[in-house]
Amino acid sequence: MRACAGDAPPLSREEFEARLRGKSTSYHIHHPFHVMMAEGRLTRAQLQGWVANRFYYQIAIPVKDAAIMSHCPDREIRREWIQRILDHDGYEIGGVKDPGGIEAWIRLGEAVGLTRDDVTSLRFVVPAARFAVDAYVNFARQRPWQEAIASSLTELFAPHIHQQRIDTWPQQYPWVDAAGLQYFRNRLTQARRDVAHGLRFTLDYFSRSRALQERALEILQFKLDVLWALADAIMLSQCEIEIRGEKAGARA
Ligand SMILES: O=C(O)c1cc(C(=O)O)c2c(n1)C(=O)C(=O)c1cc(C(=O)O)[nH]c1-2
Repeated sequence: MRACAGDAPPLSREEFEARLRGKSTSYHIHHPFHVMMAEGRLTRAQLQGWVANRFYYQIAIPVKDAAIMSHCPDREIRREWIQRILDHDGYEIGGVKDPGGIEAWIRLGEAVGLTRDDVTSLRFVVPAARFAVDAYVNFARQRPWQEAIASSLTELFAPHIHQQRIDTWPQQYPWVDAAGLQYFRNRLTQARRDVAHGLRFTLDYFSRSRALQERALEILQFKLDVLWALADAIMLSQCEIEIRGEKAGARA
């Protein structure tokens, strides 16, 4: 009788890491909407629609990280994890001030021609985008904190997509104020640091059995699906939405 993966010995740490990294083929960088974005084929209204909808993901991230921390009894992990909340919410500690990633995303909104209120009011966020993002937050609220940590590992692939935007937008979308790209620049270092921690934890915790390793791979797939569904939601909605009187689909 063929043994199921649960009975098999654990993969080596290197093999397990390679299987996790191999999931990059389902990353949203391959979604048609992100391919169009990188090739400069989005209209102004479509790019605005993406920034406005993605804001809902931005504000969900620290809430998701707070859910992880609220379940985690390990002080050392909480000490590292809290940095993620500070990165997004910003802070002012001992005279050092950082407005944070949410503020940087609002500035990205302004750089693509939205107002602060267009972004923060959430008026352009479409229902399916909310559903996709809420699924991620609910996962972190309902599942064990170790699983929620593994679900953050899509960030393994994020520096590549941030770099792609830094490299392509100035040529493809010259009307975007280049100062707005600061969010992506900040994430290059923040995401690499997050991933070093999240990956180390996942390799340690889930390597206790093959079944746990398979579970980690399933969790990563779930999160890849969240991001894919978010891109689907934004792309489809742009057949219908109007941003500031501009029909999505009409070239700027
Ligand atoms: O722009 C992107 O494509 C993208 C993807 C992801 C990701 O892969 O989850 C994140 C981010 N950006 C990001 O900026 C970010 O702060 C972030 C946090 C997390 C997470 O799961 O905790 N993912 C991501």
